[in-house]
Amino acid sequence: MESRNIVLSVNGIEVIYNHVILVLKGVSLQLPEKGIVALLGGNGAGKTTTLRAISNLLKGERGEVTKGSIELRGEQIQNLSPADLVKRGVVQVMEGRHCFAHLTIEENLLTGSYTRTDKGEIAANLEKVYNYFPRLKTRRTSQAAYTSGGEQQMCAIGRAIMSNPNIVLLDEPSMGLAPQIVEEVFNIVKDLNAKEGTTFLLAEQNTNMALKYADYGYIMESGRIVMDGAAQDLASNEDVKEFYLGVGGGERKSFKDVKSYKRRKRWLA
Ligand SMILES: Nc1ncnc2c1ncn2[C@@H]1O[C@H](COP(=O)(O)OP(=O)(O)OP(=O)(O)O)[C@@H](O)[C@H]1O
Repeated sequence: MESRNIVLSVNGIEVIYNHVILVLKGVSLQLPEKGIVALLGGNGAGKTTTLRAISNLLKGERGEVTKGSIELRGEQIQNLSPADLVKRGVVQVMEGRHCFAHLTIEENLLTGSYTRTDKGEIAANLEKVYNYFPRLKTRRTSQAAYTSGGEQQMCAIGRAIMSNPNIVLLDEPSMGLAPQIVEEVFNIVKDLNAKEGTTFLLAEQNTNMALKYADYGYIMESGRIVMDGAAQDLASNEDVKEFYLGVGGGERKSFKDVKSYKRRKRWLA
């Protein structure tokens, strides 16, 4: 990882669901200040669990961090509530968009400002969100239920931005969206990152797209990080190309089956 200031550090966490199901087996990752970091991996690799561990949303799922630590600017945060984390500027946008279907886009956005009371500030925040998401402005009075998947994803991110976060944990923003809409959403993420300095941790199955926008990436498999590196390096890495970008051939049941990954592991052993 580069030498930029590290704002969030996950140190060897283990997560167990229902007291018995070991899902994360010692995951470590770091978020540099103002970075866009991609957390990649297939279905069930443990991406969502990692985000839930950071934003302390595991309890509702009967999960707990049983080993390791999570530090936000040097402060241990495992025992803080999700609301405390929002106050410290950490918000999660959950997979599946989760807008309130019967509320309008604007009402949905306003639910994101619940930590603030200053009306002027809330109005300014709303304007800021509309600036980044002009589509939401034109749909502000529509019920979320009647907006498109892309608009709902934008609404979910916009609502998170309403709390003025400095770290946004974004769970599979591309899910179920057409490629062109995914590009639109990712461009806005990039824009927020560049202009507001917001740090993003982006859990994605869409490796290709995520590496195009992130500056660093971690690849997860079966509850472990199997590889990490600068986004450009990962995108051009032969193993990643073979397994995740569908280039090359052969039977690829798992990233661990990729030949040079095994070879490197032997060297390291
Ligand atoms: N509440 C839960 N109780 C028990 N097991 C769970 C729970 N949530 C997730 N798991 C299991 O943990 C593993 C990791 O799931 P997780 O959702 O973190 O993966 P993911 O990488 O985000 O995958 P996806 O892209 O499908 O969301 C899976 O095997 C899943 O079945």
